[in-house]
This record gives sequence, C-alpha cells and structure tokens, in this order.
Amino acid sequence: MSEFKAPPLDVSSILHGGIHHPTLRSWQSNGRNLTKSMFIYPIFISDDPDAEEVITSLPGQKRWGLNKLEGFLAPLVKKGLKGVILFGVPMKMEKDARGSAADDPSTPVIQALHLLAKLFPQLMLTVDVCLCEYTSHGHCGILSSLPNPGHSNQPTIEMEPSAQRIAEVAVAYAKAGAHCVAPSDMMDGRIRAIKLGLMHAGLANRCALMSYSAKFASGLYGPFRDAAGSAPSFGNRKCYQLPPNARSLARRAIQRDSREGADILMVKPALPYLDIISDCAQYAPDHPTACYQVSGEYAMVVAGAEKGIYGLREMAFETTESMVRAGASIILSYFTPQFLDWLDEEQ
Ligand SMILES: NCC(=O)CCC(=O)O
Ligand SMILES: [Zn+2]
Ligand SMILES: [Zn+2]
Repeated sequence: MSEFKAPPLDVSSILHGGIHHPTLRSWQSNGRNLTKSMFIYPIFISDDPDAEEVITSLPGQKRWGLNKLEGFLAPLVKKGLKGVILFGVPMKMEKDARGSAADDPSTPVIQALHLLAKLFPQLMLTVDVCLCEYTSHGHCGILSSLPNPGHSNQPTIEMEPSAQRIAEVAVAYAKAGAHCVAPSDMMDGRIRAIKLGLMHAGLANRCALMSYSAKFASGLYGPFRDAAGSAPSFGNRKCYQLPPNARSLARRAIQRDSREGADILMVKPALPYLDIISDCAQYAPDHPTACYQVSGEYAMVVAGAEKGIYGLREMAFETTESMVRAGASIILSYFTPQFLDWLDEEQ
C-alpha cells in the first residue's frame, strides 16, 4: 500500500489571515486612510443674503446667503471641517462679456471670504476662480469676435486677455483673504499669470494655488451648472476642457501646471479618471494630488442608494477610498458633512 503524500504547503496562498478583523483590514491601506483633513467641502454662495435654497439636482446641497453661513457651518467646523471651496452664485448681479461681477467688491464670494475669516479663523478658505458664473455668454474666458474655425457654434477664446482677467480675479480673492485660489477654467497660461499676479501683489507666500490641471469635458457637471447657473449659452467647453480619452494631454497639463507655479494639482471628475489621479501622483510626486468628486458623481451615488442598489455610506466610502488608493490626498466632496460623522463612527 502506497503511503499518502500531502502536497507541499503553499504558504503564500492564504490571504484571509490578514483581513479577518476590522483593525487588520485598516492596515491593508499602505497607510493611506481617509482622514477629515483630506476633505474640502464645496459651498454655493448666493447674492441673496437670506437664501437657503434647495438645489433639486444636487440632493442635500443648498445655495447659501451670507446671513445663513454661520448657522450652517458652525456645527460642521465643530465636527472637524478643515476646508471649504466657495463658488459664487450671482442670481441678481448683472453679467457681461468679461465677467466684471467676479471681482466686484459686492460679489458674494468676496463678502463670504471676509465673513468666514472672521467667524472661523482656523477654517481653510479656498475659492474657485472662473468667469463662467459671471459672463453673459456663460463661457469660462473672454471670447473673440472671430468665429471658431473648427465649429461655427463654438467659441474662440482670447487666450492672453482671458488669463490676465482670471489672474486679476484670483488676486482680488487673495486680497479678500482666500488661503487658496483654484482656477477651474482650463485656459492655457493661467497658472503662470495667477502666480505672477500673486507675486506682484505680495500675496504669493500666503495664498496657495490649486490648479484644476486635468479637468475633463465631462457629462458629470450637469447638477453643478444648475446649482451655479453657469451653463454656456451656446456651444460647449470641449475646446478648452480635456477630451475624456486624453490621458497624455492630461499628463502634459499636470506637468505644465507644476512648472508654472501650481502648489496643488487637481483631477476632475474623479471616479472615471482614477488612472489620471494615479498619473498625477506619479508625474508630479512633489505636489499634493487633489481630486473632485463632482456633482454628477455625487448625484449618481445618491440616486443608486435611493434605488436600493447599495447603501449610501458603503458606496460613498468605496468611491472615495478608490481616489485615495489611486493617489489623491485631497478630496473635494459633497459628502464631506457625512464623512465628518462617519469617520467618528466605528468602521
Ligand atoms: N468648476 C466647478 C465645475 O465645473 C463643476 C463641479 C461639479 O460638477 O461639482
Ligand atoms: Zn468656468
Ligand atoms: Zn467651472
């Protein structure tokens, strides 16, 4: 009778030993765990001082008037909110071709900066810098009267005047107390123009520059445009935002912006562009990588949860952790208030 011989044990075949306890599972993240200070909360500031308006396409989010900001933010700051990004929503202000309202002293974000700096001196104040909320045509730059040679229904952007105008607005926000300015327009040359503007104003050492370096022409901005009233009146933004297939162009934009003086680089949207987040962390390893889980991504996660496809908290964690895993250390997220609670709870 031949003797039974057990096959040699393969010690590398067993993985479950390392994940059977919640603490063990948390150690599998290579030290990249979600923390409250990673989150920046996007806030819409209305020019109606008493506004507290529900945004139907962006569930749970509102447009806030100046008089409501303290009541809204104080409990969040108490729970550990570290940063916000402000978007101005001029509902009543006049719009013109160069977006003059963007840096008018009465514009809602400038007023909000003064107020928030007083109310919450520890809160980091980032401001989105773009013209689209303030221009009559809804585009992010200054338009040329020349037709676009590629498409008659598309704008032609005047590069140099647009970058200069955007720099002017960014400097006005820095003067009003912004700790960080974040240009989202995707105009060539704007990072350099803003950095030089901040330097000339003596503000470059106390205002960070976060570039939306890799901003794709995405279908996921719909609810935001509704929230901020910034949909273009004709054409679209495909001539200045990146095409979704453009991985190499995104790498070039990331490298260019780091050379032009950006302090932080951002990828946007986040979930369909995890490869770009990973590229950003790899190609600009000496800059923090941020990503923006944009309005449409947020609305999708919420809608799926409402349909019972998954739990809201579970999917908010899974999507956000995927961004951190890909290389992001800063997350702009409409889920920020929930995470301030969730991260206190037992995981
Ligand atoms: N500059 C901000 C956007 O363009 C959109 C963000 C979002 O959809 O949440
Ligand atoms: Zn814009
Ligand atoms: Zn924008």
